[in-house]
Amino acid sequence: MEIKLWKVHGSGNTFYLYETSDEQEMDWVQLTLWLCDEENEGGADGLLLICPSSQADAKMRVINADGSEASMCGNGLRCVARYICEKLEVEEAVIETMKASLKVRKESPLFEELPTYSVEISPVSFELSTLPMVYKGKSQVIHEVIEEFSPTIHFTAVSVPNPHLIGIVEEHYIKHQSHQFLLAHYLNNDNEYCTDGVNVSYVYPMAEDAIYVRTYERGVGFTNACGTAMTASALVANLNGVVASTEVTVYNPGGFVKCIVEKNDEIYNLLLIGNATVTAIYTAEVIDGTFGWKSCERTAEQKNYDKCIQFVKEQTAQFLISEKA
Ligand SMILES: N[C@@H](CCC[C@H](N)C(=O)O)C(=O)O
Repeated sequence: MEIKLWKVHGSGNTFYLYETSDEQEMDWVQLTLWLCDEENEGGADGLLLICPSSQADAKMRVINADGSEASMCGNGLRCVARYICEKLEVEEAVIETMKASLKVRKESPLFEELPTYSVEISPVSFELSTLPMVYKGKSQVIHEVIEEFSPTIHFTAVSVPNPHLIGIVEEHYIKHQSHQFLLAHYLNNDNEYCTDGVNVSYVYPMAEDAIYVRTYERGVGFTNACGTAMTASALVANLNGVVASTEVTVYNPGGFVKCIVEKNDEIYNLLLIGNATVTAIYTAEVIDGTFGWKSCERTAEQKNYDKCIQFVKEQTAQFLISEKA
């Protein structure tokens, strides 16, 4: 059997995207492990499955690189939004995800001609039980020092609805990633705080309306960017007064996005706006549960995206250049 896959990215968070009419068609975990192996065409951070939906235009499932399934994926949803909007020839659609059906929309380019989409990020909860996270019998952790994690960093735990632990940090923790790596690695293995693991982001305030975010993703490790993490970080930065604006530019190692953070009647309305880039169309062959490539057609889109990367490098050079340099 032959299958067609798109290789896509949002802010350099890279996925294979596959549409199936039958959710039981094959073993998705085995397919994901094969696709995400770095030795295989550079790998990817996960698989985005597009399945039929009885309540929306399509359903998105997200399989992390290690085979675990995530409830949401912001960067991936933008790529799914593009796929569905182009297929249905519409500018807006609704995509079912594990915990909510979310609105998506084509937007004008955020940078030069980059195909750009906005996606709703919901539901949002600060209740530790929703991550789940356990800490000293508390129900929430909002802008708090957790001595066991760091004597100085203030952390906030939030689900959107996948779990995030967000630390507001000084420049040193962005220049050097070892503290974040050790903490995230610990929290994504057997531990007493986050039994299902957690996405760990370090946020560096850049301006009244801009932050830099680096994320260690559950089920993957450090990625160029994590859409839900950037949106959750914009919310946390806004709530803690780290940024003054409700429209936040979020720079990351793979690009930048805009996040809109609003609250109406005690409900948070979060919007993530950014690129949805298709880098290649692949055909793979599946025979008795084993996989092999048949063909790959690269698009010209990455060339344009490289200009965006250059722009981000210029914006972040000041604090990203190593102290030793
Ligand atoms: N990169 C994604 C999030 C993917 C899921 C995450 N690793 C998890 O397990 O929660 C995004 O863009 O949101």
